[in-house]
Amino acid sequence: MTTLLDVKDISKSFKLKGYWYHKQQFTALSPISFTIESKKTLAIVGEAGSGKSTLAKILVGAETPSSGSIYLNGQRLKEQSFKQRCQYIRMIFQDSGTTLNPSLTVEELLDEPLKINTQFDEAQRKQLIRTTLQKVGLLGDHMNFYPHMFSGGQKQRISLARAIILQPQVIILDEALASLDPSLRSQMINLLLDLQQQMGLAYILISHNLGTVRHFSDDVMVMSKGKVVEAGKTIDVIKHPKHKVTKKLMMSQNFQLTHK
Ligand SMILES: Nc1ncnc2c1ncn2[C@@H]1O[C@H](COP(=O)(O)OP(=O)(O)OP(=O)(O)O)[C@@H](O)[C@H]1O
Repeated sequence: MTTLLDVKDISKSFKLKGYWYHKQQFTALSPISFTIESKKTLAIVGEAGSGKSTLAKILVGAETPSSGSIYLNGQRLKEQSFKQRCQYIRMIFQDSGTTLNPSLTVEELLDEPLKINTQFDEAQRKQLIRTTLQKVGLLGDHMNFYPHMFSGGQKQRISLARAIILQPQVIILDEALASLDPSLRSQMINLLLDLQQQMGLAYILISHNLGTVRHFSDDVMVMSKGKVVEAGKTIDVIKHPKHKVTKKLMMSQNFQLTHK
């Protein structure tokens, strides 16, 4: 297997407001490096404020890193290349479904990225919207519906359709499954795993739920205060956690007791 995404020494410091003579910096991310192959899922777990979302925003190009570089298929991604990068690396949030513009039909919602990023004519775009909706378990005719006509789980599928319509290579799921009830969550995980095989996708799963991490991810990175404190195969880290932060996360979810 070859490396799809190669993240090298990415760091981020924020300038804190203050007078010039005592301006301070806050390090949200210390240099972090990792790689992901296609068809693999890397989970990122950690306490609140450990830097997970900052890392995700840097990966999609919404935040500029203070140092480091990102390579996709060996090509270095330019900084602040949000438009170019969003074709290859897409993100789905916890509340993506609720942030769908209520005044647009599903067709209009899915057409936006196609109009911006492709040269397809109207008929080609319509056909692609139809097949993409079917890929995520919705009907082609759903393109004429408005977001309020769907349930929470279906809205999350529309967000997924919008994420995959440009044939990306990496999808970042930032707590994207958190608001779904357990049965919808497992349906969504199965759908994501099918799409991963079909499309060769790599996922970065940011999740507080270790059950989801265990079912879904191949590798895991545990973060604390902007640093990776433990990383490895998910099964090994969960069976034999070494760092106190990992142990604390597991104990807070009664994980050791039920999943020895
Ligand atoms: N624009 C900003 N300016 C200053 N500090 C910031 C900014 N964005 C994030 N931070 C700080 O960086 C740290 C990491 O934040 P981040 O949102 O990445 O954490 P997280 O692990 O995603 O947390 P959560 O699980 O609560 O979403 C936090 O202490 C946060 O307050």
